Amino acid sequence: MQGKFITFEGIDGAGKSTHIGFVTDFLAGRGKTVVASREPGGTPLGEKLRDVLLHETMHLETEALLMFASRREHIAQVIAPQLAMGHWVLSDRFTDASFAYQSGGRGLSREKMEALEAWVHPALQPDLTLLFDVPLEVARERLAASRTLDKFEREQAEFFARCRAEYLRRAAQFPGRFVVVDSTRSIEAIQRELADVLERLL
Ligand SMILES: Nc1ncnc2c1ncn2[C@@H]1O[C@H](COP(=O)(O)OP(=O)(O)O)[C@@H](O)[C@H]1O
Ligand SMILES: Cc1cn([C@H]2C[C@H](O)[C@@H](COP(=O)(O)OP(=O)(O)O)O2)c(=O)[nH]c1=O
Repeated sequence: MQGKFITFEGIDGAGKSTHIGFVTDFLAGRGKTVVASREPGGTPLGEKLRDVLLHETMHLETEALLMFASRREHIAQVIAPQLAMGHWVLSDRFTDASFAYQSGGRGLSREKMEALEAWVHPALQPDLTLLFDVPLEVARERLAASRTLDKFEREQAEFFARCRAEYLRRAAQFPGRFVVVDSTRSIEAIQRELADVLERLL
């Protein structure tokens, strides 16, 4: 039996990484084999690309192409084979992040993004996308308190406003797979909602 593919999305500081561990444990407790991974990254080559993407300045289209190069490798090495084995795959970001950041944030046309998506994964979409949604100020405060910022995290507030708007537009476009999680609440309240959502997917 094919496993399920769950993606975690949201602007930086929204709380994605915080909840991946909870979802992993919840599903493992229900007897699933779970693989948690991330983009850009998730494979040895993808992690090298991540390092370049998070620290080097480059042309917008180079950035988009490298995101999809990392994704192509991730699908080939991890996502597709793990799903085929019946395992559940959790990814901290996937193609919705490219729409949010490279199209919404930086302005690459949606047509180009759709062409890359159709090339790299014509038949694969997440079974569930959890969009952790918070106002920018909340995300900024959480980030400032938690870590040294990378290239994306140092962007201006307007950049993240455009990313967030594109995420919400995608959620409205694909209501069947998106769940928008109000991430201003406590971690415990969010995890109670996540448990309900996951129960329905099992
Ligand atoms: N619901 C929440 N309430 C308060 N703090 C939170 C909440 N969710 C996450 N945080 C904190 O905010 C910071 C950023 O969270 P993180 O999960 O790393 O975000 P992301 O992976 O989306 O960038 C961390 O210090 C985390 O502990
Ligand atoms: C997958 C992906 C990520 N990104 C960006 C968003 C994030 O700022 C950055 C790294 O993502 P992330 O792993 O969420 O960073 P962190 O571990 O610091 O929370 O890459 C894109 O711009 N496009 C993409 O397609």
